[in-house]
Amino acid sequence: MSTDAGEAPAAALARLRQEIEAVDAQLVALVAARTRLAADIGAAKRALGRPTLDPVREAAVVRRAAELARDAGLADEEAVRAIFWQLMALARRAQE
Ligand SMILES: O=C(O)C(=O)C[C@]1(C(=O)O)C=C[C@@H](O)C=C1
Repeated sequence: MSTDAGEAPAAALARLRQEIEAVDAQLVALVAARTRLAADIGAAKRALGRPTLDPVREAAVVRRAAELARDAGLADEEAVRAIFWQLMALARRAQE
């Protein structure tokens, strides 16, 4: 994961880029999984006669993500909040 003292800088860069690409692939798979769950939640809410849009829940989701970001040591909580607003925009489209 980190740079290895005996590794040539160019080799380290190539290896680290491979690692970041693997993480990116996982992130996209997780976004797809989250979006599928949101579609199922949308169907469950429709079956209950509830509106799919739930602003109170959205605020709670973003608040929790910011707390998790803080616990994970991420300095830019605001960026994590922005990512979650985008994830919920995707979710809302999947619920249409
Ligand atoms: O929890 C819900 O009720 C959802 O529909 C999921 C979700 C989300 O992406 O987290 C999506 C849309 C809603 O407005 C609130 C939250």
